Amino acid sequence: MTLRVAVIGATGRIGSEAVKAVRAAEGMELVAALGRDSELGELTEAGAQVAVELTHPDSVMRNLEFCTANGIHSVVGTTGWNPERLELLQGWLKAAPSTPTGPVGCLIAPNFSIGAVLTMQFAQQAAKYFESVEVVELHHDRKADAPSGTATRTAQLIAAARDAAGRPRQQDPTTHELPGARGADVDGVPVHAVRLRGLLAHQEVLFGDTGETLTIRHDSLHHSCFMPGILLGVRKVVQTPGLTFGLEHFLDL
Ligand SMILES: NC(=O)C1=CN([C@@H]2O[C@H](COP(=O)(O)OP(=O)(O)OC[C@H]3O[C@@H](n4cnc5c(N)ncnc54)[C@H](OP(=O)(O)O)[C@@H]3O)[C@@H](O)[C@H]2O)C=CC1
Ligand SMILES: O=C(O)C1=N[C@H](C(=O)O)C[C@H](O)C1
Repeated sequence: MTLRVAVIGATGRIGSEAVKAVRAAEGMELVAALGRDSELGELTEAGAQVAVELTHPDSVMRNLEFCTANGIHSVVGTTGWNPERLELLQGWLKAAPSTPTGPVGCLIAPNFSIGAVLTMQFAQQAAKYFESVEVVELHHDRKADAPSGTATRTAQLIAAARDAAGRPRQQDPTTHELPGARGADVDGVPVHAVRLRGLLAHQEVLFGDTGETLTIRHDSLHHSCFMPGILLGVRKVVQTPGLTFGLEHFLDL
């Protein structure tokens, strides 16, 4: 069966790449490509089954409310997620009408690239062995949110792994600082955000303990690295009811 796919945010950096990827993908047809001035009604008029949402934290909720209410599955790369937003989305998904392939599914992927997903997995694995851990994310100079969705998720996963291992939160001896110098505190893990023209998306997870450090680094060098993850998400989401948070759930890791 050919999947009827729409891209919301089609003129953006990742959205324009997604348009090309969906057009070229076997078993998919690009039926709509929405920009900022498009009407969401184009999705239903085009008979979209799956919407790939790649816009902005300010517009993602409105777009997802429309998709779920109209029985359209979604694959979401847009960032800016917090518990309140996720709860709202869960409510919409529960109330959503069923689709010909079953209940509506939504995948939110903080990062679609395999290297970034593996970075998160490796960081979780290392978390319980090191006293200190900090995350540094580096992005292009047009990014709206900080810290990045990937860095936030990485820090949350590290903190959960440390908690599960019974490791206490790390101590910070800083008593004198300029605000922000120690980064954002995500569940006890400091996260630092760099914005620099010329970069795309990069992350280092730094672990330290007596006499050694471990650095896990990932670099996204082109938006094409996110496309296999998006296409996998489109194929899997139609068979996966409700909310899935993280591409790792669709991978055989
Ligand atoms: N999960 C992942 O792997 C990845 C996630 N991202 C995330 O995707 C999002 C987009 O990133 P990026 O492409 O760099 O950003 P861009 O600003 O390049 O693209 C966003 C696009 O969405 C458009 N837009 C904004 N609001 C709406 C709306 N309501 N309806 C339709 N289109 C809209 C913008 O239009 P206009 O230009 O007119 O403002 C723009 O074309 C960010 O949240 C980013 O963090 C990015 C890369 C990978
Ligand atoms: O804005 C970006 O570019 C990216 N956003 C996502 C994030 O916030 O983690 C994914 C990737 O880092 C690129």
